[in-house]
Amino acid sequence: MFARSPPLTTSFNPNISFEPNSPQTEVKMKVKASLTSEARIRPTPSKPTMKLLKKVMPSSESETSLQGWVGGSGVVASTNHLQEGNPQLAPTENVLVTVRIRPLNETEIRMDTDGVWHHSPLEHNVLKLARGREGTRDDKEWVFDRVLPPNSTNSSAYTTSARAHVKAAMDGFNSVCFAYGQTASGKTYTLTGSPNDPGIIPLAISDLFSQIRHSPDREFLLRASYLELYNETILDLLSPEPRELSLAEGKKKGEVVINGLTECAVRAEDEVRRLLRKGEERRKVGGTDWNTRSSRSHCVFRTPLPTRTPGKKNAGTQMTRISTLSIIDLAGSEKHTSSKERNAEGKHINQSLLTLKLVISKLADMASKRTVMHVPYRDSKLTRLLQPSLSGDALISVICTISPSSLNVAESMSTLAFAQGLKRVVLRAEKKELADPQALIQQYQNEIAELRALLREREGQETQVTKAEKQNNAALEKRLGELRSLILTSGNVRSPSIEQEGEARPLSPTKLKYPRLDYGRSTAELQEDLHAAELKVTAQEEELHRLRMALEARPVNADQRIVELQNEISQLKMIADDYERHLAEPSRKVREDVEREWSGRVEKLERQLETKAIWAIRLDENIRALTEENKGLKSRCAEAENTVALIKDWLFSALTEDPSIPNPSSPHHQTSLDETVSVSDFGPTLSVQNKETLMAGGMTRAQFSRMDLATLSEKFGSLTMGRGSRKMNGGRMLRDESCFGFTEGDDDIF
Ligand SMILES: Nc1ncnc2c1ncn2[C@@H]1O[C@H](COP(=O)(O)OP(=O)(O)OP(=O)(O)O)[C@@H](O)[C@H]1O
Repeated sequence: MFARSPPLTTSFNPNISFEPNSPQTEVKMKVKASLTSEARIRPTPSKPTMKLLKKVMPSSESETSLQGWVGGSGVVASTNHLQEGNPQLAPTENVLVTVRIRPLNETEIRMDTDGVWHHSPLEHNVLKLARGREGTRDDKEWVFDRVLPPNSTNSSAYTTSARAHVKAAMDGFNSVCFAYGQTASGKTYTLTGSPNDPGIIPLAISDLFSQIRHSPDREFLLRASYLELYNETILDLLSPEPRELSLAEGKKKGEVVINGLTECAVRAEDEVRRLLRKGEERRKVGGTDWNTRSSRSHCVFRTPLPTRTPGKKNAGTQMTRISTLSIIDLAGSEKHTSSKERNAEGKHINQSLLTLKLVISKLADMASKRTVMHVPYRDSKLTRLLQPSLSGDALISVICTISPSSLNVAESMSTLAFAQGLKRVVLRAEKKELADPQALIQQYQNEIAELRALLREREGQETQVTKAEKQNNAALEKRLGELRSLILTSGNVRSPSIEQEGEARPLSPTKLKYPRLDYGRSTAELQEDLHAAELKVTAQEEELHRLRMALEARPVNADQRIVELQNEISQLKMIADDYERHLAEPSRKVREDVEREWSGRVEKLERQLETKAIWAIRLDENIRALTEENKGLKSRCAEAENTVALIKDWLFSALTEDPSIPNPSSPHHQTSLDETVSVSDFGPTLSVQNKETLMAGGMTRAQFSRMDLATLSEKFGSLTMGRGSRKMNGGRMLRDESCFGFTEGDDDIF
């Protein structure tokens, strides 16, 4: 059990006051130059501290039997993934908003309801209704920083939504992570988790200690507090007796102090887990119509994290970073339930959540309109508690959980609307590092130095040491050891792996048979141990089963293995054949498509080919006809030439033998030259030679005209070869190519 130590005030140093101290932080609002004058008078951010009126010291004896996280199940929250990257947040930030959809639960599956939300893995920050009616509000795309689908793990929720804030808290920024959503939507599951899937709180604690282990140049002082807000009453979950706490105005404007809150110093992860378990046992839960273990209160887990780098001073005083990490599990908004008590609780829950919504909406309006408005922080204890953070003094991350079911669409929409309002709030958190002699870590260091000096001084004294002085020295040393263990460094923080190694060390048979019994442990703790042991047994049984299966699956002998491999090969062949068949299928289809497309063109081409063949036949006919005609012409030509020769002969003999025709060589002939026949008188069909011969004969026009041309005609037939003589064949010739049926551009089809 976690034991509480006596108050810090010791008899050795009465000058040091151990009055509960609140870290003296100086918070300045950064006002952008572009802001209006109204915006410049933005309310001064409050000091984020919660005053400790009652200090609880950590156990002087560190418990040696360390359990794993969540019920000591041995499942230690893995921090391996936490080493990846180095998350950083800018000092001026918007609220980081993550939406997580939980899986359908049994009731929803039984009622056959569908998951209504659509989230594409490609757009990891967009969410919309799968069947939203177009043009309506249902069709809206909701955009956040990240949307986590139903199969997401708590580890991814932590990495997405809280890790950067834990790191920022270590670096001196107040950081707040809270879960908001309808009842039974998975807030507690996300923050607390299960043995196999630790939630954000255990992962944050692991991460805190992991970061301390990796910060060799810094010292830390970790404390933890746990409170719940139930029916507008604040209850301390870590005080020995249930105790109601009150809120008070701090010294600075906006500062809120929780009077009497227990803060326990912690030195190891398992100490924090034990405190959390203790708080969870006390937390008000109850069965409702929707959740068998519904949180009936808002719960706040806080770890103030003063840290310093030894030697980093300002005006001679050591600098200390003072910040707080708060993780808040809000009760879920809910409808009227069948239980009277639950209804009374529900009224308070809904009232405080309504005020939170109102506050967020005002802050969002103030950010967008750059003006100052009244923010109703005081209308509920929840908003008063959150006032220092919401008014801009902290970096905030909110994880909004929704149900996937169609039964809860309206509530989910309301959660998403709240989440969007949060995105509009502007934060201006500042790193809190100051030279504060009153910082608790500084006080501890001072006390360590004084105790060391005192012990050295006593060692140097050679006087005889009395029994009382010996006892006093032992107390001094014990106190020194205690204080040293509270200042956490990379050197003195235990690593979970070392703890596990310790657990793995073989125990002696006696120890195994009779494990150490701790009668001081609560029933709940013992039940958790039992549950963890059962889980271990189940895991080992599963492992055994797996190994057996693997053993059975091993090849019995080489021959059998060969047969198996042959079977495998033939199966693979069948698959390959099948595959080829399937491959052939698409090519057949492609061929059919191509054939369909080309068949029309092929038909057209065939028609054109037919026409061309007809044309070729006609051409042949033409050629034959022309050749015939040519032959006829040639024979007629020869005939005509014969006729001309006959005429020539006849004319010559007629002219030379008839005495009435004058001889051209006689002198009479010379006298009648103007009556001589001209060449043109003989018409075109007589050759020039024959015409000249005729003229040479000296025949006069008068003589020639007297000739009996009729007789001539009768004797030699017609000498005329008219122009129309070609018509006979020309009429039959095919000259017009259009009769082939071709048109311009048809050439390309070949
Ligand atoms: N992501 C998840 N994966 C598996 N189970 C989940 C998940 N989220 C929630 N559940 C289961 O749904 C049930 C309700 O979850 P939980 O108690 O965390 O809801 P809640 O929002 O905290 O409800 P309430 O406001 O009433 O306290 C629990 O049985 C829890 O185990």
